[in-house]
Formats: sequence, structure tokens, C-alpha cells
Amino acid sequence: MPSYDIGTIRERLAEWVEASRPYAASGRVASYIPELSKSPHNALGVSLLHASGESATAGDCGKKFTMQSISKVFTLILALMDNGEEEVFRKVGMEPTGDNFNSMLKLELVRPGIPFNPMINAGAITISSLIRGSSPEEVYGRILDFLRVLAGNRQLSCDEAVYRSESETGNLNRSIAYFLKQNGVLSGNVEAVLDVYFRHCSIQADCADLARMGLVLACGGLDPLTGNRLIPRRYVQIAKTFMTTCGMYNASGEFAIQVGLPAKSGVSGGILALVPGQYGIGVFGPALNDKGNSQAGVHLLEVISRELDWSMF
Ligand SMILES: NC(=O)CC[C@H](N)C(=O)O
Repeated sequence: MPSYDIGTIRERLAEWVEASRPYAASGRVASYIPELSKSPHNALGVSLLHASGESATAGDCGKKFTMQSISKVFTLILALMDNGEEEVFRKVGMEPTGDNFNSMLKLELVRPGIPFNPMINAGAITISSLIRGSSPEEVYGRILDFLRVLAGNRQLSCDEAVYRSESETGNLNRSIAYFLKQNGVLSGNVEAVLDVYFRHCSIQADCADLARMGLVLACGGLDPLTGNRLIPRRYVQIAKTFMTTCGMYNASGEFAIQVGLPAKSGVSGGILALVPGQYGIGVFGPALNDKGNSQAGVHLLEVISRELDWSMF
């Protein structure tokens, strides 16, 4: 994979952001979590962080947003670190669904009724139940601490308004969770598991935080800026594979063709992507396409990948 001078990237990045920003016009900010509908429709920002510590940023990269489904990558990793892969894959599968992120369809249709993968809501709710802790507060605290270490940012915290908004309106996620409980996939108290899930989806970050977390994944779990091993290499390999096959929901195939990098999106409009061995990337653009991915953000990643010849394939 070619390696580009950060200076060249810095020179061009603002231009690529402005070329992509108009795509937000045809997208829609998520409103099924009422608090998210307050997000700035036309915002678009990006932050790239190289393993050397050099960075390039452009657009609205300082705006904060909730991680939403991006947190699913890291709860998966924590569940793997707590239980090992054999235990985790007894409860969630390894295959893309081709359905929406919050669909229950295949849970009923396909036996044995375990979620297809940990990147969809059913899978991530199950994963929340596998993270160790004696109370929901302790489980959530461990997730938050893990993300703070990965982002190198002790300030990361939950956006209480988004958390409350989702918790009050999350009927579909409740249906999924109770269905999983009925089928013996979810163990423990359903509301406690949902509370952990809603809270970790509501952790606030900015593009630089996502880029730093992405860089650790890009470097196989070793934080190149501190030299600390934060995640076993095997679990990063699993997480990056899921990002590639399921990270952009039922648009993961198209994203692999057009961008060709492991990535994970969230309904707040964030996308975490990475260039193996080189860069962590954080993108924010709240207007979404019909698959629930940032409309302008996906376009921006297409431009960056094409211009810098970054596709892995
Ligand atoms: N796609 C997403 O980011 C979904 C996460 C969101 N918290 C939900 O459960 O609906």
C-alpha cells in the first residue's frame, strides 16, 4: 500500500471535505433517537492520525458526537478479552445479514436464532451481556475506561441527553433484547443489559478521538504513540474483519468496493476507518443515507481512498 507524505494530505484535505459537503443535502439526520435530530445537518469533518503521531484535519473536526454503533467494535473486543473467542462465538455469528442494523428478521427465520454478527444491534446487545462486571455501572465503567485509554483522552464521557432520549424511545431494541432473552441467547437482567448498551452508544467523541482509536486497530492493538499493547493482535484481527464485512451494515459490500478500508459507522454520522499499519481516521457528517451511514462522510472516504490509492484490495 503506498505511503503518502502527510504534508501532501494536509494540503488537499480541506478541498476534499468541501467537495464532499454538498452530498449532505440529500441525506437525513437520524430522528428515531429524538435528541440526535438536533445535529448540524451540513457538518463534515475529518481527522487523520499517522503512526508517527503526525495528523491532518479539516472541516468540522472539533465537533462532538455520540459514538453510537462505532462503540460496537470496542465492546466486541472487550467481550473477547473477557471471554475468549470460543465463548463469544457461541452467542453471536460471523456473517453479514444484508438487512438493516436494527432488523429482527433473521433472528426468527434462521436457526439457532443467535445474532448474525456483533456489528448489528442484536449482536451488540448480546455482546453487552458478555462484558464482565457485577453491576451495569461497573460494566459501563469498564467500557468507558477502555475507550478513554484507546483514545488517549480521559475526558470521554456519556452524553446524558442522548442516553435518556434513546433509553426512553428504544422500543425496537427492547423487543430485540427480550426476544434474545426468550431464546436463551441473552442471560441476566434484560433492562440492565440494555442500559449498558444505550450508555455505550451515547459516549461522546470527536474526529481526533476516533482517529486515535482507529490507529491502535491499524497497528494491530499496539498504541504506536505510547508503545503500549492495548489489545491482543488476534482480537484486533477479528474486529477489523467484522468492520470490513459488516461495519457499514448492508452497504458494506459497496463500501469495500468504493473505499476498501475497514470501517465502522454510527447513526450520529460518525465513521471510524483505518489504513492498516499507517493511519487511524475519524469522520463526522450527521446527514445519513438510506442505509444509516453518513452521506457526505462516505463520499469523503471514497475521495480520500481514491486520491491516495488506499484501498486494501
Ligand atoms: N446504527 C447505529 O448507530 C445504531 C445505534 C443506536 N444506538 C441504536 O441502537 O439504534
